[in-house]
Amino acid sequence: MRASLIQIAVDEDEPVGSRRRRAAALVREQSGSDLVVLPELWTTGAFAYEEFGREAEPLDGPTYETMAEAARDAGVWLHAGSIPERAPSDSGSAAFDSGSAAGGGPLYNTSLVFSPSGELAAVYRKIHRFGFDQGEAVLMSAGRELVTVRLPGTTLGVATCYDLRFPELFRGLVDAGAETLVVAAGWPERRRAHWTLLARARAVENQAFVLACGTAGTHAGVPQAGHSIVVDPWGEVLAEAGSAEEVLTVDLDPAKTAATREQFPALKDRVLGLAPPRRLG
Ligand SMILES: O=C(O)CCC(=O)C(=O)O
Repeated sequence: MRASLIQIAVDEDEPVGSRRRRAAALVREQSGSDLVVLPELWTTGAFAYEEFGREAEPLDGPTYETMAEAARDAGVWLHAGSIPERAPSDSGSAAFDSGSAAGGGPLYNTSLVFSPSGELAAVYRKIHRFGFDQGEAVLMSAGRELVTVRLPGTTLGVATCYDLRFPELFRGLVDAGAETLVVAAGWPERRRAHWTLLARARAVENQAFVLACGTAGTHAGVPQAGHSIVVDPWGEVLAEAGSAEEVLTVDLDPAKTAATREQFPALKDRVLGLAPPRRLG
């Protein structure tokens, strides 16, 4: 399986429409890959909080249309990264935390996955919002649903940026059948060491490939880490990008996940339902 991670530069001096066209062209250039991945919030930038509301789109807005077409033209599975999604105001289902943002329905940090025929294969709304008491954590609502996508040869588990810090989410994806974990991110340079370490940790503990695609460039004064990375189920780094815009292409054998789990069956040794610590005295 050939995977291409498009580490696109998100700089605020480039208009969103231009970046969207550029991203589509980059996807088309990956014809011959099986899976193409874009990063988190690459239309606005993950830290350009003021742009979230301004550039928010309905699920089937301009990014959806552009990316569906690009996936079809290239004949690839496309994880199109995430968009600031403006959901309909009546979208209070079990899949959503219906906390609302100003100016219409709630905003979500929403990833879209397309099949090679351009059909929408999955929608993932980021569960762990970043920012503590500001930024995304305040402006966006949280998804509530784990998402996996069946591809020929492997099952993807989908996660977004800050999710990488929460191992229980990834274990949930593994329990749902994930063998390849895809993380779309806009990770800042100042915590690059965590990015690399956590990508490897999620691969080792879940005995799964990790394909983590970040952004390059600087927006809202936050230099981005780049360093998109592909890690195999044994924790070996198969490929790592530099800091600038780059397409990271890697050939991987999806059968390695099952082989690693068979040869070193640590996942089978999980002990669930432990009793809480007893209070003495
Ligand atoms: O966890 C981190 O250090 C970065 C997370 C982040 O930037 C995000 O989720 O947008």
